[in-house]
Amino acid sequence: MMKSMNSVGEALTDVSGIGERLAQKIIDELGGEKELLKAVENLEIDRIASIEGISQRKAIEITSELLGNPVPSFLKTERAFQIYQEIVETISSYAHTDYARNRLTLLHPSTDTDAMRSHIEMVMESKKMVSELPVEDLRDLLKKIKRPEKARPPFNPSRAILVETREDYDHMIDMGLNRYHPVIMNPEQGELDEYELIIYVYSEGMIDLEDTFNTVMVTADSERHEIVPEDVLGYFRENTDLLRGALEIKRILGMETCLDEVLAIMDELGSLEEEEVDIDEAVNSVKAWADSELRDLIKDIDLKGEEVLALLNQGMTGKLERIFDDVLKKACEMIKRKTGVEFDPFIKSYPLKIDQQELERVKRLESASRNIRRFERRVDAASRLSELREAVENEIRELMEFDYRFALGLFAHDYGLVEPEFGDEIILRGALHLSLVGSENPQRIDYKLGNPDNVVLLTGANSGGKTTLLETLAQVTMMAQMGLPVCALEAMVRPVEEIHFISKKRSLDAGAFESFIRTFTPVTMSGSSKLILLDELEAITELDAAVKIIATFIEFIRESESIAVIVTHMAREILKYVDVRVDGIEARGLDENYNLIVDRTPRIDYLARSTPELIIRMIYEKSCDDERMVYQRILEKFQKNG
Ligand SMILES: Nc1ncnc2c1ncn2[C@@H]1O[C@H](COP(=O)(O)OP(=O)(O)OP(=O)(O)O)[C@@H](O)[C@H]1O
Repeated sequence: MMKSMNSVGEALTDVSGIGERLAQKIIDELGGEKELLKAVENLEIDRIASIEGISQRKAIEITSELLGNPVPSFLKTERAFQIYQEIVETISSYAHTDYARNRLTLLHPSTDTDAMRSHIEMVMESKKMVSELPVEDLRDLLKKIKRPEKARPPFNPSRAILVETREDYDHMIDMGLNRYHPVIMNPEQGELDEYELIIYVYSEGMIDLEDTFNTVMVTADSERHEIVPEDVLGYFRENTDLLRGALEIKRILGMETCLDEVLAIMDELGSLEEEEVDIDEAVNSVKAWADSELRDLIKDIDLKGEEVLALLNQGMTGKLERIFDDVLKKACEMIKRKTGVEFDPFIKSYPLKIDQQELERVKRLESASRNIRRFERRVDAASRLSELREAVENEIRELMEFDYRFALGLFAHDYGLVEPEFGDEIILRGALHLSLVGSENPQRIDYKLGNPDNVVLLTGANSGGKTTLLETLAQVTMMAQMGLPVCALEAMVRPVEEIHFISKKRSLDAGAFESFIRTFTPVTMSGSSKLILLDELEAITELDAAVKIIATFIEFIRESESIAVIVTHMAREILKYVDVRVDGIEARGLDENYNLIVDRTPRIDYLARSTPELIIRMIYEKSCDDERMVYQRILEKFQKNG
């Protein structure tokens, strides 16, 4: 539900980091509250993010807030947010329209299990749907789907809107019709003749237009497209390609549509557009034909003595008269055939003369009536099209919505996602990190935690896949809570209220230790349920101290509703302080290509060695001679110590 208008400013200030001044700036820059709400409804996140001081992330928060679906404070650390963003970016790459892309960026983890379930169901249906559709054809077509362009035809001064009263005049201005044609109230003598078409908007019929032949009459209560049909027609013309593409998609999907009707109206209008006939050219070419015909016929006349006398006395003899009449009759028929107009522009003489006045009169009359016919046809088409405009816009929107589901379906299909169950533990069978899907040798992982062990230490081989497993756990939990199926063969997810991922890659500059301890300590205490993923926390300070800190954190987390996985190479030391489950990923050696042989699925209740010597051996085998010496020395030391 959209927030009501007067609470827009207030709602904006609910977004963290946005004070009243910034809220006002956002409203002003977008052209008012109404425009802002429209941008939000159309998910124009980039437009909001283009405001100075508003990041993309903030724009997403603003959009979600104003849509009544605020971004929950769920992703608590930078790394958790990055993992979330990677998921969204992966799905977004499947979107073809800006709308779908933006809707995907609004997907957030939530704690509303019903909402998650129904969204997951929709994605699973979409996954099935895409397997039955001609995907490549649809992809090409969907790329061209966008919001229809608004078209504003240019000012056309060759037509005028004529009104009788000040009231009607104001009404035309209110409708903005003066942007298309001049609006005239008290025309001066002869002024109206200058226009090729007068659109006479009458209420009383006070103006006498008997002498003007270039006028169409429309009543004052007409709709705008009955006065200026170009507005509606321009819109449909501008978007013809879009509509043709949309129709093709609709046909593929077997969806009902009014687009074929729209396109038929436009094609019909195009086919009825009359070609401008060149009356001058028609008259001149017929004159040339008639002159040569007359010359040939007169040459052959055989005059008797008295006929010559009559010719001298009366001007023309009966025979000659007949020849002229015959040729001129044929000439007029030819002109009618060429121009569609019945008229005789010739003065009998040899060669024929053209009655210029008559020709001008006919030309003006003809062009006026053609303009009127064209106007009427356009109004007729515009009336039919304007009734369909809303339906067309809904259909385009519907296709953008379809693109959202299509993108999710393609994503679920390509990544082989499955519907997760929700429960009080995390149980994964055949889980895979998204970035490993399609890689050379991905190993699917089985893992289980949460009940009874809500805290475990994860130990094991360097490069064994511990960090990858933590990220997989984060991905699965986030995706399920975003209402997405997950990357596994089977999965149970325990919904949480917050995800904390402390990456070993975090910066450890001055003060980092203190600030980390201060911010992380409250996280370990009970309260909201969390998924806590810690990657080699021991790097925060000297090892001995780190062990004591980690052990204490574990004691507190164990008592809470949270689940924690802590990657560490110090498990043995930690166990001296606290009793906690330890799992291990073990490397069993190097294969013939000196790659690590490792079972990426952790062994439960198993403390695995880090086996850094295997990594050193691997590098030794794969490196060049100079450096080999160094690795050789290291390996010798390992061998000495056993
Ligand atoms: N399940 C898997 N299938 C295939 N490759 C994997 C899997 N898990 C991890 N890898 C690959 O193994 C390499 C090491 O993974 P990762 O960084 O997660 O190991 P790690 O145990 O955290 O290492 P370290 O302790 O040295 O930091 C990465 O290149 C990763 O892509």
